[in-house]
Amino acid sequence: HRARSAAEIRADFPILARQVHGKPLVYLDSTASSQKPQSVIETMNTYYQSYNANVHRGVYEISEEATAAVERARVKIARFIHARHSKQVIFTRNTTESINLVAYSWGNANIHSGDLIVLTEMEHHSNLVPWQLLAQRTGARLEFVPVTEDGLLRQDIYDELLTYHPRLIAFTHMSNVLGTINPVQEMIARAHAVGATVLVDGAQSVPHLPVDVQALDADFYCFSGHKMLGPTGIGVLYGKRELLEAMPPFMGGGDMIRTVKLQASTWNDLPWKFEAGTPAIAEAIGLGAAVDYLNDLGMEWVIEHEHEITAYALERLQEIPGLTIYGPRALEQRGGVISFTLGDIHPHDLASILDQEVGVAIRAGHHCAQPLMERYDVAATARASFYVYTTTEDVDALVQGLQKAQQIFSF
Ligand SMILES: Cc1ncc(COP(=O)(O)O)c(CN[C@@H](CS)C(=O)O)c1O
Repeated sequence: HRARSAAEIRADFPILARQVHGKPLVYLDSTASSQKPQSVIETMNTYYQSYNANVHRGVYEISEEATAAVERARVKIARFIHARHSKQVIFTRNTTESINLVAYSWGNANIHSGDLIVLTEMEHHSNLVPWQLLAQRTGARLEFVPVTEDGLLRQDIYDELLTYHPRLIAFTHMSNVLGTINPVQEMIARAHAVGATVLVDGAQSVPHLPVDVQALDADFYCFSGHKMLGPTGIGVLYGKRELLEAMPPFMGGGDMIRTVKLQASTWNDLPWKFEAGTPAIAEAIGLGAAVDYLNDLGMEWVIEHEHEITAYALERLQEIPGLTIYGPRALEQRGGVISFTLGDIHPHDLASILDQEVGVAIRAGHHCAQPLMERYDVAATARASFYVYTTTEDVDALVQGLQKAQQIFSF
């Protein structure tokens, strides 16, 4: 991996050169969606300019080039998460669709009335609502692992819930609100010891941490391209081969079939059984370019850089009187996401002032984790999040903006 300075990396992201309200853009909302390097943008343009064609069907050069490019991207992604085979990488639209695919295809066939599904209090709505719908469809029941005051899962209660032999356990690898990195490998081992199947929501971990799905022994692992320097409209479901082979298709249509008769059809092999219709071709190829970019930096560098920025941010934010930070203090238990409140200033007002006064873009709201807001008894939080292009100067601008907000509201 090439050691590159922050200035060198930032030069790769055209949007970071723009201004907002006459000030340089300070983008601190990568947890919502990351910015895109020029190499990803150019890769997608080149597809449209040079070999735009549908895949799997055309027996002509540019269609074969497009098909090969999509399958090369799939192999890159499989290697990036250390999947045994690229057939275990199913392209979806995003993390949400990946989780819904499992809830419908695996869930409908394997979850029955009275079965227990275990989730956690820190889940994103995308890893909560699909399981609520499954429980309503099947008569299964949901139980939740609570979160401690400092943003960690109650492992003692997780162990207690395991004694009830849940059929399915689903939890996030890293919280999009608290930054908490859960001990996924050991939680999966304990789940497997009682015969549970485990889905991991990797939307915030694959972009920021080295992930090895075989070492974790995850049964299903889900993530989105747009959070990891790739385009929107492309996500991934990773699954153990035997599970994916046994699952019925999620959507019916072209490409996912082998033979079609009027009354019945047979299915294509993995991964195409789960990829009905024309795929997001440019987006899959773009995600492959995003993986190239991350591999060039190295994920160990990525998480180390984010820990440096997070440590600096935690230190600077704690200088601000009246500011409350949610989530673990220990760096090794968290990633580059900091949720906070500042006195009784509504997070939406904070975000507006930061945008207008210092060009800083943060997220304010419930972050699609309303049960977690309820657990901390807050209506909303402000949230700053970091990525490969974030610098300590970005954090300084955030602190300056928060101090400005305090002045404005201290009238
Ligand atoms: C842990 C976690 N799990 C699932 C999702 C959904 O990702 P999609 O690409 O939208 O399907 C997200 C996306 N969270 C964004 C949008 S709410 C955030 O600002 O926090 C996530 O963080």
